Amino acid sequence: MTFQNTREFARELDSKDTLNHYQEQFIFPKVNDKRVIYFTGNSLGLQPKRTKAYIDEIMNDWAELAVEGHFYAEKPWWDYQERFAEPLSKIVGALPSEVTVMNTLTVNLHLLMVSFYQPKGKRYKIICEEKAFPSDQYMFQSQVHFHGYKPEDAIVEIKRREGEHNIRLEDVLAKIEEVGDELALVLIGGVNYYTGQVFDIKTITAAGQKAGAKVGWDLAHAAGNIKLELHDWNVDFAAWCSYKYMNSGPGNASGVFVHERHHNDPDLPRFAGWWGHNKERRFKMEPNFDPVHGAGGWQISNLPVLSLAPYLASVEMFAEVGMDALIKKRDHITSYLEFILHEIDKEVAGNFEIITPSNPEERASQLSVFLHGEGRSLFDYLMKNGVITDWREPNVIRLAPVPLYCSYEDMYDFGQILKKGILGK
Ligand SMILES: Cc1ncc(COP(=O)(O)O)c(C=O)c1O
Ligand SMILES: Nc1ccccc1C(=O)C[C@H](N)C(=O)O
Repeated sequence: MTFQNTREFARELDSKDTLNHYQEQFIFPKVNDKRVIYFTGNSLGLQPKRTKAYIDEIMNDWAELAVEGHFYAEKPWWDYQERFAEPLSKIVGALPSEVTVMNTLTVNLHLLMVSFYQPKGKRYKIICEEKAFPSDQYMFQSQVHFHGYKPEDAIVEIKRREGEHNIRLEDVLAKIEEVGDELALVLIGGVNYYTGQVFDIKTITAAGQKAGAKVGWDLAHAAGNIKLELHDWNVDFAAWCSYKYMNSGPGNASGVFVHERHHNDPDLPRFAGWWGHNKERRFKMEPNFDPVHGAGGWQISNLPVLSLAPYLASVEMFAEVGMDALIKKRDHITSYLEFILHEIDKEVAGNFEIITPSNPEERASQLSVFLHGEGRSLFDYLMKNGVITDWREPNVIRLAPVPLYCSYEDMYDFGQILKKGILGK
C-alpha cells in the first residue's frame, strides 16, 4: 500500500480499521481540552473504562462480605488468579497450567532464578543483552553475588557491533556457543525496551538449551505486544509486567510462565509459601509443602486481589480482540508512523534516525528515534501540544503506536506537531 501524509488518507485508514472503536473504551488524559496522542503504552498503558467496575466489585464484596469474600464473593478471592489461566495462556502461547499471576516483575524474575539459575562447577555464567533494562542488570548482579561469583566474571553481555544499534542474532548464537559448558542461564528481554528490537525467542531458546543451559525471558515489552508461543518454543520460564501493553495500571501484577516439563521436577528448588501449596489442602494448615502442579506452585502469598482485578479486565479485553487482529493493526500503524517520520524528516531537512529495526519481523509496537541536532525542548514542545512520548538520553524519543487505542489520524497529527516543533524553534 502506498501511504500518503494527509488527513484524508489517515481518516480513510481509520475507517477501515476493525479495532478503531476500541479507542472509545479507554480514558485519555487531556491537554488543551483535547485528548492526547498517547505514545507511551510501552511504559504505562491507558486505563480501560471497564476497569473501575472490576475494582468496585472487590470493594463492594469486601464491604458486604468482609472475610467471607474469600470464598463467597461472586468471584471468590482465594482462587481469583485461576480466572487468568485461559485468556492469559492464549496471549502468551502457553497451556493454562503454565501461567499464573503474582507479585511484580523483577520479584518474579528473582523467584524464577531461584529455580532456574543453579550454578554448579564450571557452569555458572549468565548470558544477557548489553544495556538490559537496569532492573535486570541489578538483578543479575545481585543473583551472582548471592551465589558467590563476581559479576564481571559470571555475567556475559552480548554486545552490539561498533556503529550498530541492534544486536545480531548470529552474535547471540555465537556467544552461546563460545560460553558453551560454562553457561548456566540465558535471560534476555524479548523486546528491548530502548530500541524496540524483537529477539528470535524460539531460535535463542533452542541454542541455549543445546548448550546445556536454561533459557528464560523478560517479556515486559513483549506481553500483549508480540506473538508468543512460549510452550511450543520450549521456553523454560518467563515473566512480564501487566502495566505496559496490557493496561492493568501502575506497578501492577506480573504474569509468570513455567514450562510444563518443570512442573513435577522434585529437584527444582523454589521459595515456597502457602499459596503455592496444594489448593484442596491449603487450609488444613499442614506443615509440609506440597506444590500446586503448574506455574501456580510458584505462588507465595495470598493474592493482592485489588491489583489483580484491573489485570483481569484487561485480559478479558485481549481475549475479545485476539492477538492476531492486534498484531495486524500493530504492523500497519507502525509502518504508517515510520512513513510519517520519513516524510517530516524530508520536509524539515532533519536528521532523524530510526534505531528500531526496519524489518517487521524484528520490531513490534515501538519506534525509537534519534533526533540528531534536536534537544529536550522539542520533547517539551510535543508534551505541551498533547503528544505524550518519552525521552531517553541522549536524544531518543520512543513512540509506541499501541493498536488498541492509537489511530492513524493520531500519526498524521503527530507528524504535523513534530514539524511545527522543529521549524518553529
Ligand atoms: C525490560 C524490563 N524489565 C523490568 C522492568 C521493571 O519492572 P518492575 O519494576 O515491575 O519490576 C521493566 C519496566 O519497568 C522493563 O521494561
Ligand atoms: N514502571 C515504571 C515506573 C516509573 C517510570 C517508568 C516505569 C517503566 O515501566 C519504564 C519502562 N520499563 C520503560 O521501558 O521505560
